[in-house]
Amino acid sequence: MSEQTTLAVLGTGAMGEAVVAGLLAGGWAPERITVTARRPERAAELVARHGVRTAGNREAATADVVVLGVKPGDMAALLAEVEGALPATSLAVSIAAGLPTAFFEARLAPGTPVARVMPNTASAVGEGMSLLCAGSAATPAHLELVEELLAPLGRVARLPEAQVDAATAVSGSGPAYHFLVAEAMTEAAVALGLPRVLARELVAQTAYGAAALLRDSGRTATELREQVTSPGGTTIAALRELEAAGLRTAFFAALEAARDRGQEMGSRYA
Ligand SMILES: NC(=O)C1=CN([C@@H]2O[C@H](COP(=O)(O)OP(=O)(O)OC[C@H]3O[C@@H](n4cnc5c(N)ncnc54)[C@H](O)[C@@H]3O)[C@@H](O)[C@H]2O)C=CC1
Ligand SMILES: O=C(O)[C@@H]1CCC=N1
Repeated sequence: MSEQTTLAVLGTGAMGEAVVAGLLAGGWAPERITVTARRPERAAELVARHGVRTAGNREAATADVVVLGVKPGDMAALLAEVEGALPATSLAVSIAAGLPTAFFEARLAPGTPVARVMPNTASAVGEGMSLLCAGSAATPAHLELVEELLAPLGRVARLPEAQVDAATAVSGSGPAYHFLVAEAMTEAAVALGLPRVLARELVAQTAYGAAALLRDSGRTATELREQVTSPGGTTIAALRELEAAGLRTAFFAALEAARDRGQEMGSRYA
């Protein structure tokens, strides 16, 4: 990737903006980034917040790297709109859940390289987890370019396309599970009589510390949990309740539902 490489995000919502924020924090010049939005007020907000350029979809589609950031159900209409405008030499990067690379290859100019990326919202603070797989026209050099592009957003894992829907259930949707747990812990702390502001701080810093241990200590989640759990102590009393409430089996069912929903979107919008 050269210093002149340009990038556009077509359909810059929550995830597209997280990608833009991550790139800017990683040193991308805002002039190299163009965003598009359906509503002019949204485009103006993005320009004001990030200093990036804005354009219509067809003009933006001429960038070297074109990130397709709309919802899966809006993707076919977007691709129809940019038909003929997105050069076959550009690299198309989809971040849409469920849609296979073949979906894009069927709608873009023949030979257009396609990468399928599944980021998550922590990309906005450089701590994202992105999944990456390639379409049939993408070369190893294209994949290296996408990895380079994604580096400021956090970590990247390459995987076969057949695993993307399952992995999306883990890392793409995953932040939401952690936020749900954080919400529940905060409410439970308030129920114990703690002030809400204190409860939020305790929950956030505890999550941050646990995540740092989990990622960086070299120990497994099981080892780390056991370290906290004194025999006959306070933690095991809480864990017993969570197990009785079916937390573990709820996760089996939840991830299966997310994986299945991705597959369903892939076939519904195909
Ligand atoms: N939100 C998340 O945590 C993640 C989302 N994704 C994927 O990212 C994509 C976007 O998701 P979100 O950002 O959450 O949705 P969003 O609704 O916040 O963003 C989509 C944006 O695209 C705009 N849009 C729709 N059609 C357009 C068009 N023709 N031209 C210009 N703009 C258009 C919408 O107005 C909206 O602002 C989805 O495909 C989703 O599967 C992927 C990973 C994580
Ligand atoms: O909920 C969704 O469909 C998107 C994909 C992964 C996270 N959010």
